[in-house]
Amino acid sequence: MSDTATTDAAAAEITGKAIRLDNVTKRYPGQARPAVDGITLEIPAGQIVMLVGPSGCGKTTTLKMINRLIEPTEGSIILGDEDVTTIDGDDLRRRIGYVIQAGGLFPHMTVAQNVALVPKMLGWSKERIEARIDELLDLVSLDPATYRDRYPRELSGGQQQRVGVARALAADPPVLLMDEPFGAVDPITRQRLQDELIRIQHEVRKTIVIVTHDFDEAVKLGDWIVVFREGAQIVQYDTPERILAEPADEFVEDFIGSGAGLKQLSLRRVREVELAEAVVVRAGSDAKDALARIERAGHHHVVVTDDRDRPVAWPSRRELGRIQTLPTSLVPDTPIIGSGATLNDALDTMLVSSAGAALVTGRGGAFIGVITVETVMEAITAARESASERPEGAPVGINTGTLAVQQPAGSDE
Ligand SMILES: Nc1ncnc2c1ncn2[C@@H]1O[C@H](COP(=O)(O)OP(=O)(O)OP(=O)(O)O)[C@@H](O)[C@H]1O
Repeated sequence: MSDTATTDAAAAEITGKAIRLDNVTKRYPGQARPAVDGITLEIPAGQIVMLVGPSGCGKTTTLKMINRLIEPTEGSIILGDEDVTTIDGDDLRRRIGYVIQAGGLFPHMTVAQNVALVPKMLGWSKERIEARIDELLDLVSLDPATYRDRYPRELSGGQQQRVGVARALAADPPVLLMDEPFGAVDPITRQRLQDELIRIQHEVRKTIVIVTHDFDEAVKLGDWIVVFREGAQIVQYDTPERILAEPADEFVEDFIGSGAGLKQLSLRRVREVELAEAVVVRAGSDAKDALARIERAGHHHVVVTDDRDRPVAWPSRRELGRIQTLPTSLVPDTPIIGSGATLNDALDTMLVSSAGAALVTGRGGAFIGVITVETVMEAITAARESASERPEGAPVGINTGTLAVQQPAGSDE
């Protein structure tokens, strides 16, 4: 995951607006049961809400009712404090960015033309549009000079998806709707695009609603996750931490799949836990001196760093006894992990190290402390404990329709 993802969390201003679905129902003609059954759902401004659930449960229908690509049969949609249920649908869609699988780009238009679509419709000046195209391509990590004039067929799947995101953000809409946005790319590109979205969201702070089949993606991206069953019945609407620690019922448990503990680890980062101190010595210095220092400190290992404070080795007392001079270049298999990595990655790194711990690096790869297996275990316990209470002011998600057979978790009523 990108290192920048969790920095400056509070820095950017929220530009998203809250969305509220109020008692919304969708009945398709000829269908006995409603596809969406009396849903009331609050989507907080500036946050990412993931819609998950089995195929056909009504995720896409719920999403598309927000920009009225699908008209609700009953109920209303409130954007900010405006009821948008009856305004012109095309108008509404210009105010809501929409990203679909594979980007949904127009094949006969260049990247620039695709991105410029909505600003053009809104009558922006040529200069403003041109500047915006460059700004957005930069934002999604595509060099404007290289990509502006390319056609979608000249781009990889991941690049097309990036342009899709740039296009959706073009007119700076408060809301972004994404339908399986990363469904059509390979797993590595998918991971990269997810990281990119997290980074972009830290800059733009939109309200983003994403439909996904992939529960791990929901955990990674979501501030909140809605777990649906058929008829868009909300089974649980909670933070990823809470869904993993306190699944509402067996249905949610099945959905989470195996390894809930490991998934919890992927929610926390190395920089968020307390690191242990270490004795640090310079590369190339005397091994016996280093041994004496760690013996005095009661430590069993010494961290050897280069002249830029980057760790190169982590010898034990026994290893120090066998050498004269400390290594000067990186010793293979030294367990090193960046502070932006997840605890899951840290654990992976530790498991291959005989020390059951890893050296943590910060800016410029400089050594900042040691993470141990115990710290990781404590972090899991703490996360479980803090997830046992539903956070105050959590958004509401309930169904009041005819299919509602049980009191959903998270209901206020
Ligand atoms: N245009 C339509 N006409 C009739 N029925 C429809 C229409 N679109 C969807 N449905 C039905 O409504 C229900 C919900 O569909 P929807 O596409 O919202 O589910 P989904 O959760 O997004 O599914 P998937 O994950 O497979 O995309 C399904 O039973 C589907 O068959």
